[in-house]
Amino acid sequence: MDAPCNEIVLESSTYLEEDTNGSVESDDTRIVEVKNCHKTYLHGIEGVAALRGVNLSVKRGEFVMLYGTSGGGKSTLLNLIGTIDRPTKGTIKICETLISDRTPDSELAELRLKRLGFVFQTFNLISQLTAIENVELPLTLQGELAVAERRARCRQLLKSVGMEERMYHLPSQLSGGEQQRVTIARALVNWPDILLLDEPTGDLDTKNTELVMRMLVDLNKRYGITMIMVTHDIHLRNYADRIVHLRDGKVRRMN
Ligand SMILES: Nc1ncnc2c1ncn2[C@@H]1O[C@H](COP(=O)(O)OP(=O)(O)OP(=O)(O)O)[C@@H](O)[C@H]1O
Repeated sequence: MDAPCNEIVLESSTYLEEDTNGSVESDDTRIVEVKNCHKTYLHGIEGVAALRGVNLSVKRGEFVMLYGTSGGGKSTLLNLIGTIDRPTKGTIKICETLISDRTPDSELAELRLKRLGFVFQTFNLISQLTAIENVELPLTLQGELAVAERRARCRQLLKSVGMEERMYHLPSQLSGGEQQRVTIARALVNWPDILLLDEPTGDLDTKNTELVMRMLVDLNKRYGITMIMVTHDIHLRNYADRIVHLRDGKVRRMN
């Protein structure tokens, strides 16, 4: 049987320490600051205004959900925070780094590598590699850690998502929920400050959705990993500290 979520044993010196009550000592610093951001996509000579003056602050350790109607700008905002794209106008500060339309690619790549983790709806695991090899891949490509250290870290991460017993399985031998848990372990392999999740439960059934959400909340609360998650599913709202409603490229409501 899978390890229950409350047995997560992730350790990282870069994560906030738990206090004796098991809660995270969270400071009040804003880890994400989106200021008056606009994003216009060009379609031939026409522009599509995906974001129209969005402001959003996220505190370190917060779990924020971006929720709203289709086409409202949720993924666009997540991509800007993830430095996958740049704003057309406005600024974004991520972990004290200011991003504008002139920020060089190299600086964005460094941020993505060191500070951000990504999880998408589709699991995007490499089918020929086992679960642990998939988690290890980013570290293998960086080539900075010795093999034994890499293995130990990945094994620990897979344990933290309840996948230790299946770490030598190929993706095809895992359920959707298990594959998503491997994907989350892979996204955490560089100890990111912020985990960005775009509909991570979109392809999962109710049981696996609940399992993955409980696991994410546990990682968030124990280790202070800031989470920003896009969802269509209002039933997931209770897992977040805060819901940001986006519609027509604007923040309509926060609660
Ligand atoms: N690469 C792109 N090129 C052109 N238009 C785009 C691009 N990406 C998004 N858009 C447009 O920007 C608007 C916002 O899209 P976005 O994907 O951010 O919304 P969303 O809230 O995530 O929607 P959904 O819930 O359907 O995924 C939409 O009108 C969309 O068609």
